[in-house]
Amino acid sequence: MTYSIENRDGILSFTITREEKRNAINDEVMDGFKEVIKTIQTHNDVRFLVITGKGEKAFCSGGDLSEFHKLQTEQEAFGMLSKMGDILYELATLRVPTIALINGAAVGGGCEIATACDFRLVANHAKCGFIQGTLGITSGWGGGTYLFESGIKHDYALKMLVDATTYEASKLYEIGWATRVFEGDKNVALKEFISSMEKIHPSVHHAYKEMKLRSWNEKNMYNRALEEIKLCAKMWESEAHNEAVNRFLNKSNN
Ligand SMILES: CC[C@@H](C(=O)O)C(=O)SCCNC(=O)CCNC(=O)[C@H](O)C(C)(C)COP(=O)(O)OP(=O)(O)OC[C@H]1O[C@@H](n2cnc3c(N)ncnc32)[C@H](O)[C@@H]1OP(=O)(O)O
Repeated sequence: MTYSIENRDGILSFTITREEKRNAINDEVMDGFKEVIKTIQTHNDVRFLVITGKGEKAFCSGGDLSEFHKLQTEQEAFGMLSKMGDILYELATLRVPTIALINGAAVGGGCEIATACDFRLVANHAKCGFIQGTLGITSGWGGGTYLFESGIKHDYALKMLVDATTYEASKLYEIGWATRVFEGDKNVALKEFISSMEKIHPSVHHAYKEMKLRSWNEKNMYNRALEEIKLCAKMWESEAHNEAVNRFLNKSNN
């Protein structure tokens, strides 16, 4: 299994367990995300969703390039990108607070997943970034659109996208992307972070998340994210992307 789901006293944790691939997303992990979202939509006892990765090296390294590189055409790429794009939209519009517990690197789509969450708790050794530009593509799961609406100053958000590099945790906090930076045990950091929220009745949390949803509906977020996905699908079939992914996949052989 490439993921695990655990419900501990209403705190539902989704952990990607592909350490050897730096917790990259494949179809099975996507299906795990769908399962966890369905659980929240159908069970009233879930109070928080926590997303994290196994180990200390990576939260998530984005789409599994060794699997998704076989998608050659715009249409094939759109199928994969929109599948995860829909998941990210569902994640971003859940009625419970969502927390990305960033235990290590969050790059590419990994950074998009974290951006779609309400809160980002970042380990002090973790580096995060929208590195898609180095692959000749843009963000393709809606994360660029969500970043621009995240409340981060426009120039910081745009710089993060066009730099296409990773930032240290302290920088991520300075620009407002990281909610908190923690040192040591991630579970201790999580417990401390939710301790006051836990005392509040869930209906209050739901009401605030409804406010966010209304604002997202007004801002036409679903369709804006869809435009981002379509554009990325077009770029996916470019030679620049093809060459960059080949370079990445062949680096360990050089
Ligand atoms: C598809 C959607 C698109 C989007 O919408 O955003 C994307 O997500 S594109 C994918 C973007 N991701 C990347 O480009 C991956 C970049 N990976 C890295 O930069 C690094 O791996 C890391 C995450 C910073 C970790 O570095 P490090 O700890 O030094 O590990 P290695 O680089 O040696 O990796 C170990 C192992 O894992 C494989 N790996 C890592 N990421 C991926 C990935 N996304 N897809 C497939 N495989 C991945 C890497 O190839 C190594 O494999 P081996 O050489 O076989 O050990």
